[in-house]
Amino acid sequence: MTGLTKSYGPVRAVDDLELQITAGEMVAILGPNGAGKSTITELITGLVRPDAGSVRIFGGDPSPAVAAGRVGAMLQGGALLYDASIRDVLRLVHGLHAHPLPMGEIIELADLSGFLSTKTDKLSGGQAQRLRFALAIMADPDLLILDEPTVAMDVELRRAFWASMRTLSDGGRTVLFATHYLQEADQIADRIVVLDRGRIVADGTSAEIKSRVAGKMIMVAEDGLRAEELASLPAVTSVDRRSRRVALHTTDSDLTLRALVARFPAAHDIGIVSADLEEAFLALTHHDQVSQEAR
Ligand SMILES: Nc1ncnc2c1ncn2[C@@H]1O[C@H](COP(=O)(O)OP(=O)(O)OP(=O)(O)O)[C@@H](O)[C@H]1O
Repeated sequence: MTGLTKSYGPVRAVDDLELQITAGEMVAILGPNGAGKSTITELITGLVRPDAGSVRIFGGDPSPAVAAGRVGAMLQGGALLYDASIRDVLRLVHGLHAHPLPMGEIIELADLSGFLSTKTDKLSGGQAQRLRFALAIMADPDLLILDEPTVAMDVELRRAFWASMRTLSDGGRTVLFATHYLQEADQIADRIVVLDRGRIVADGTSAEIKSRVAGKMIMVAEDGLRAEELASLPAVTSVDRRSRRVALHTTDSDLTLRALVARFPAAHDIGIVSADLEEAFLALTHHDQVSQEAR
Protein backbone atom coordinates (compact mmCIF):
# COMPACT_ATOMS: atom_id res chain seq x y z
CA MET A 1 0.00 0.00 0.00
CA THR A 2 1.51 3.30 -1.07
CA GLY A 3 0.21 6.78 -0.29
CA LEU A 4 -3.19 5.19 0.30
CA THR A 5 -5.83 7.83 1.06
CA LYS A 6 -9.60 7.62 1.38
CA SER A 7 -11.88 10.36 2.68
CA TYR A 8 -15.57 10.38 3.47
CA GLY A 9 -16.62 14.04 3.33
CA PRO A 10 -14.34 15.88 5.73
CA VAL A 11 -13.15 12.65 7.42
CA ARG A 12 -9.84 11.18 6.29
CA ALA A 13 -10.59 7.54 7.03
CA VAL A 14 -7.18 6.45 5.67
CA ASP A 15 -4.49 9.08 5.41
CA ASP A 16 -1.43 8.62 3.17
CA LEU A 17 -0.80 5.08 4.37
CA GLU A 18 2.42 3.23 3.58
CA LEU A 19 2.36 -0.45 4.49
CA GLN A 20 4.24 -3.43 3.10
CA ILE A 21 3.31 -6.91 4.21
CA THR A 22 5.57 -9.86 3.53
CA ALA A 23 4.14 -13.21 2.42
CA GLY A 24 3.48 -15.50 5.39
CA GLU A 25 3.17 -12.72 7.98
CA MET A 26 0.33 -12.57 10.49
CA VAL A 27 -0.39 -8.89 10.98
CA ALA A 28 -2.87 -7.24 13.36
CA ILE A 29 -4.25 -3.81 12.63
CA LEU A 30 -5.13 -2.34 15.98
CA GLY A 31 -6.91 0.92 16.56
CA PRO A 32 -9.75 2.65 18.37
CA ASN A 33 -13.22 3.15 16.82
CA GLY A 34 -13.06 5.09 13.60
CA ALA A 35 -9.30 4.64 13.20
CA GLY A 36 -9.78 3.39 9.63
CA LYS A 37 -9.36 -0.38 10.12
CA SER A 38 -12.47 -1.41 8.15
CA THR A 39 -11.70 1.07 5.40
CA ILE A 40 -8.27 -0.49 4.96
CA THR A 41 -9.77 -3.98 4.65
CA GLU A 42 -12.26 -2.63 2.09
CA LEU A 43 -9.47 -0.95 0.11
CA ILE A 44 -7.33 -4.08 0.09
CA THR A 45 -10.19 -6.23 -1.15
CA GLY A 46 -11.04 -3.67 -3.85
CA LEU A 47 -14.54 -3.01 -2.45
CA VAL A 48 -13.70 0.65 -2.02
CA ARG A 49 -11.53 2.70 -4.39
CA PRO A 50 -8.86 4.97 -2.93
CA ASP A 51 -8.88 8.74 -3.56
CA ALA A 52 -5.11 8.56 -3.94
CA GLY A 53 -2.36 5.97 -3.71
CA SER A 54 -2.63 2.30 -4.54
CA VAL A 55 -2.87 -1.23 -3.20
CA ARG A 56 -0.82 -3.94 -4.86
CA ILE A 57 -1.45 -7.58 -4.06
CA PHE A 58 0.93 -10.20 -5.45
CA GLY A 59 2.27 -7.45 -7.73
CA GLY A 60 -1.10 -6.45 -9.23
CA ASP A 61 -4.45 -4.77 -8.57
CA PRO A 62 -6.70 -6.26 -5.86
CA SER A 63 -9.65 -7.14 -8.13
CA PRO A 64 -7.97 -9.86 -10.27
CA ALA A 65 -6.39 -11.39 -7.15
CA VAL A 66 -9.80 -11.47 -5.44
CA ALA A 67 -11.50 -12.89 -8.56
CA ALA A 68 -8.85 -15.61 -8.81
CA GLY A 69 -9.58 -16.68 -5.22
CA ARG A 70 -6.14 -15.64 -3.99
CA VAL A 71 -7.69 -13.29 -1.41
CA GLY A 72 -10.24 -14.47 1.14
CA ALA A 73 -12.12 -11.87 3.15
CA MET A 74 -14.26 -11.89 6.23
CA LEU A 75 -15.65 -8.40 6.51
CA GLN A 76 -17.95 -6.97 9.15
CA GLY A 77 -21.51 -8.33 9.04
CA GLY A 78 -21.14 -9.96 5.60
CA ALA A 79 -24.63 -11.10 4.50
CA LEU A 80 -25.38 -14.84 4.53
CA LEU A 81 -27.77 -16.61 2.18
CA TYR A 82 -31.25 -16.53 3.75
CA ASP A 83 -33.35 -19.65 4.52
CA ALA A 84 -30.54 -22.10 3.75
CA SER A 85 -28.70 -24.51 6.02
CA ILE A 86 -24.98 -24.18 6.65
CA ARG A 87 -24.48 -27.35 4.59
CA ASP A 88 -26.37 -25.80 1.63
CA VAL A 89 -24.40 -22.57 1.79
CA LEU A 90 -21.08 -24.42 1.97
CA ARG A 91 -21.98 -26.73 -0.94
CA LEU A 92 -23.21 -23.88 -3.11
CA VAL A 93 -20.14 -21.71 -2.64
CA HIS A 94 -17.78 -24.69 -2.82
CA GLY A 95 -19.13 -25.45 -6.27
CA LEU A 96 -18.30 -21.93 -7.45
CA HIS A 97 -14.57 -22.19 -6.81
CA ALA A 98 -12.09 -23.74 -9.20
CA HIS A 99 -9.72 -25.21 -6.60
CA PRO A 100 -11.41 -25.07 -3.20
CA LEU A 101 -10.06 -26.60 -0.02
CA PRO A 102 -11.60 -30.04 0.66
CA MET A 103 -15.00 -29.63 2.33
CA GLY A 104 -13.99 -31.75 5.33
CA GLU A 105 -11.01 -29.51 6.00
CA ILE A 106 -13.14 -26.36 5.79
CA ILE A 107 -15.70 -27.77 8.23
CA GLU A 108 -12.97 -28.77 10.63
CA LEU A 109 -11.07 -25.48 10.45
CA ALA A 110 -14.26 -23.46 10.94
CA ASP A 111 -15.54 -25.91 13.57
CA LEU A 112 -18.95 -26.22 11.89
CA SER A 113 -19.60 -29.97 12.14
CA GLY A 114 -22.02 -29.61 15.07
CA PHE A 115 -24.65 -27.56 13.25
CA LEU A 116 -24.48 -28.20 9.51
CA SER A 117 -28.28 -28.53 9.32
CA THR A 118 -28.94 -25.23 11.10
CA LYS A 119 -30.51 -22.52 8.96
CA THR A 120 -28.54 -19.29 8.59
CA ASP A 121 -31.23 -17.18 10.31
CA LYS A 122 -31.03 -19.41 13.41
CA LEU A 123 -27.28 -19.02 13.93
CA SER A 124 -25.81 -17.30 16.96
CA GLY A 125 -23.41 -14.42 16.31
CA GLY A 126 -20.40 -16.66 16.90
CA GLN A 127 -21.73 -19.42 14.61
CA ALA A 128 -22.43 -16.90 11.85
CA GLN A 129 -18.85 -15.66 12.18
CA ARG A 130 -17.57 -19.23 11.79
CA LEU A 131 -19.64 -19.64 8.63
CA ARG A 132 -18.23 -16.38 7.26
CA PHE A 133 -14.78 -17.68 8.09
CA ALA A 134 -15.49 -20.95 6.24
CA LEU A 135 -16.53 -18.94 3.18
CA ALA A 136 -13.40 -16.78 3.43
CA ILE A 137 -11.03 -19.76 3.41
CA MET A 138 -12.98 -21.85 0.91
CA ALA A 139 -10.97 -20.87 -2.17
CA ASP A 140 -7.74 -21.73 -0.34
CA PRO A 141 -6.54 -18.12 -0.49
CA ASP A 142 -2.92 -17.00 -0.13
CA LEU A 143 -4.04 -13.85 1.67
CA LEU A 144 -6.75 -13.71 4.32
CA ILE A 145 -8.27 -10.38 5.33
CA LEU A 146 -10.37 -10.45 8.48
CA ASP A 147 -12.21 -7.48 9.95
CA GLU A 148 -12.80 -8.05 13.66
CA PRO A 149 -13.39 -11.77 13.09
CA THR A 150 -13.93 -12.78 16.71
CA VAL A 151 -16.31 -10.01 17.62
CA ALA A 152 -19.30 -12.21 18.55
CA MET A 153 -17.27 -15.18 19.85
CA ASP A 154 -16.86 -16.21 23.47
CA VAL A 155 -13.43 -16.93 24.92
CA GLU A 156 -13.43 -20.63 24.02
CA LEU A 157 -14.57 -20.05 20.45
CA ARG A 158 -11.99 -17.33 20.05
CA ARG A 159 -9.23 -19.66 21.16
CA ALA A 160 -10.32 -22.36 18.69
CA PHE A 161 -10.64 -19.77 15.94
CA TRP A 162 -7.09 -18.51 16.41
CA ALA A 163 -5.75 -22.05 16.55
CA SER A 164 -7.28 -22.64 13.09
CA MET A 165 -5.82 -19.37 11.90
CA ARG A 166 -2.40 -20.43 13.14
CA THR A 167 -2.73 -23.68 11.16
CA LEU A 168 -3.51 -21.67 8.03
CA SER A 169 -0.67 -19.24 8.67
CA ASP A 170 1.81 -22.04 9.34
CA GLY A 171 0.84 -23.38 5.92
CA GLY A 172 2.42 -20.22 4.43
CA ARG A 173 -0.64 -17.97 4.08
CA THR A 174 -0.57 -14.27 4.86
CA VAL A 175 -3.15 -13.11 7.41
CA LEU A 176 -4.15 -9.51 8.04
CA PHE A 177 -6.77 -8.90 10.70
CA ALA A 178 -8.32 -5.85 12.29
CA THR A 179 -9.10 -6.01 15.97
CA HIS A 180 -10.05 -4.03 19.04
CA TYR A 181 -8.70 -6.73 21.31
CA LEU A 182 -5.22 -5.82 22.42
CA GLN A 183 -4.68 -9.18 24.02
CA GLU A 184 -5.54 -10.92 20.77
CA ALA A 185 -3.07 -8.85 18.79
CA ASP A 186 -0.43 -9.41 21.47
CA GLN A 187 -0.86 -13.18 21.57
CA ILE A 188 -1.52 -14.01 17.96
CA ALA A 189 0.09 -11.54 15.59
CA ASP A 190 3.73 -11.59 14.45
CA ARG A 191 3.42 -7.88 13.86
CA ILE A 192 1.10 -5.15 15.13
CA VAL A 193 0.27 -2.01 13.18
CA VAL A 194 -1.36 0.60 15.40
CA LEU A 195 -3.67 2.93 13.54
CA ASP A 196 -5.08 6.24 14.71
CA ARG A 197 -7.19 8.60 12.60
CA GLY A 198 -6.17 6.86 9.41
CA ARG A 199 -2.44 6.99 10.13
CA ILE A 200 0.05 4.43 11.35
CA VAL A 201 1.33 5.46 14.78
CA ALA A 202 3.35 2.30 15.48
CA ASP A 203 4.45 -0.78 13.59
CA GLY A 204 6.39 -3.69 15.06
CA THR A 205 6.19 -6.77 17.25
CA SER A 206 4.20 -6.32 20.45
CA ALA A 207 7.48 -6.19 22.39
CA GLU A 208 8.76 -3.43 20.11
CA ILE A 209 5.55 -1.45 20.50
CA LYS A 210 5.63 -1.77 24.27
CA SER A 211 9.22 -0.60 24.41
CA ARG A 212 8.71 2.17 21.83
CA VAL A 213 6.17 3.82 24.08
CA ALA A 214 6.89 4.72 27.63
CA GLY A 215 8.43 1.70 29.28
CA LYS A 216 7.11 2.71 32.69
CA MET A 217 4.27 4.64 34.19
CA ILE A 218 4.37 6.74 37.34
CA MET A 219 1.06 7.07 39.13
CA VAL A 220 0.61 9.98 41.50
CA ALA A 221 -2.33 11.47 43.42
CA GLU A 222 -3.84 14.32 41.43
CA ASP A 223 -4.07 16.80 44.36
CA GLY A 224 -3.39 20.17 42.76
CA LEU A 225 -0.95 18.88 40.14
CA ARG A 226 -1.38 20.48 36.74
CA ALA A 227 -1.14 18.29 33.66
CA GLU A 228 0.91 20.80 31.66
CA GLU A 229 3.52 21.04 34.42
CA LEU A 230 3.73 17.27 34.71
CA ALA A 231 4.05 16.93 30.92
CA SER A 232 7.14 19.14 31.03
CA LEU A 233 8.99 16.86 33.47
CA PRO A 234 12.04 15.13 31.94
CA ALA A 235 11.44 11.89 29.97
CA VAL A 236 7.63 12.21 30.18
CA THR A 237 5.97 11.23 26.90
CA SER A 238 2.34 11.69 27.87
CA VAL A 239 0.06 12.39 30.82
CA ASP A 240 -3.45 11.22 31.48
CA ARG A 241 -5.90 11.35 34.35
CA ARG A 242 -7.52 8.31 35.92
CA SER A 243 -10.12 9.12 38.57
CA ARG A 244 -8.10 10.85 41.29
CA ARG A 245 -4.68 9.87 40.03
CA VAL A 246 -2.47 11.03 37.21
CA ALA A 247 -0.46 8.62 35.06
CA LEU A 248 2.86 9.85 33.67
CA HIS A 249 4.24 7.74 30.84
CA THR A 250 7.99 7.97 30.94
CA THR A 251 10.98 6.57 29.12
CA ASP A 252 13.15 7.00 32.25
CA SER A 253 11.23 6.53 35.47
CA ASP A 254 14.20 7.36 37.76
CA LEU A 255 14.80 10.69 36.05
CA THR A 256 11.10 11.62 36.04
CA LEU A 257 10.60 10.57 39.63
CA ARG A 258 13.52 12.66 40.93
CA ALA A 259 12.27 15.72 39.06
CA LEU A 260 8.69 15.12 40.20
CA VAL A 261 9.64 15.01 43.88
CA ALA A 262 12.01 17.98 43.54
CA ARG A 263 9.45 20.15 41.82
CA PHE A 264 6.39 18.98 43.72
CA PRO A 265 7.51 18.09 47.26
CA ALA A 266 3.88 17.53 48.30
CA ALA A 267 3.35 14.82 45.64
CA HIS A 268 2.10 11.65 47.32
CA ASP A 269 0.72 8.15 46.72
CA ILE A 270 3.40 7.58 44.10
CA GLY A 271 3.67 4.21 42.36
CA ILE A 272 5.65 2.93 39.38
CA VAL A 273 4.26 0.27 37.05
CA SER A 274 5.47 -1.27 33.81
CA ALA A 275 3.37 -0.31 30.84
CA ASP A 276 1.59 -3.25 29.23
CA LEU A 277 0.34 -3.32 25.66
CA GLU A 278 -2.86 -1.60 26.68
CA GLU A 279 -0.94 1.30 28.15
CA ALA A 280 1.23 1.45 25.06
CA PHE A 281 -1.87 1.49 22.88
CA LEU A 282 -3.54 4.23 24.92
CA ALA A 283 -0.39 6.32 24.96
CA LEU A 284 -0.05 5.98 21.19
CA THR A 285 -3.63 6.67 20.23
CA HIS A 286 -4.41 9.35 22.83
CA HIS A 287 -1.08 11.11 22.70
CA ASP A 288 -2.20 14.16 20.71
CA GLN A 289 -5.44 14.46 22.59
CA VAL A 290 -3.68 14.35 25.95
CA SER A 291 -1.00 16.82 24.89
CA GLN A 292 -3.72 19.14 23.67
CA GLU A 293 -5.59 18.80 26.95
CA ALA A 294 -2.39 19.54 28.78
CA ARG A 295 -1.84 22.82 26.91
N1 LIG B 1 -19.19 4.54 4.04
C1 LIG B 1 -18.83 5.54 4.84
N2 LIG B 1 -19.45 6.73 4.79
C2 LIG B 1 -19.09 7.76 5.58
N3 LIG B 1 -18.09 7.69 6.51
C3 LIG B 1 -17.45 6.54 6.62
C4 LIG B 1 -17.76 5.39 5.80
N4 LIG B 1 -16.95 4.37 6.15
C5 LIG B 1 -16.15 4.85 7.12
N5 LIG B 1 -16.44 6.14 7.41
C6 LIG B 1 -15.75 7.00 8.41
O1 LIG B 1 -14.36 6.80 8.25
C7 LIG B 1 -13.71 6.71 9.51
C8 LIG B 1 -12.99 5.35 9.61
O2 LIG B 1 -13.98 4.34 9.69
P1 LIG B 1 -13.63 2.78 9.77
O3 LIG B 1 -14.93 2.06 9.81
O4 LIG B 1 -12.67 2.44 8.71
O5 LIG B 1 -12.89 2.70 11.19
P2 LIG B 1 -12.65 1.41 12.11
O6 LIG B 1 -11.29 1.59 12.65
O7 LIG B 1 -12.93 0.18 11.35
O8 LIG B 1 -13.74 1.63 13.23
P3 LIG B 1 -14.52 0.53 14.11
O9 LIG B 1 -13.51 -0.05 15.03
O10 LIG B 1 -15.54 1.36 14.82
O11 LIG B 1 -15.10 -0.48 13.17
C9 LIG B 1 -14.78 6.92 10.56
O12 LIG B 1 -14.77 8.29 10.95
C10 LIG B 1 -16.06 6.56 9.82
O13 LIG B 1 -17.15 7.26 10.35
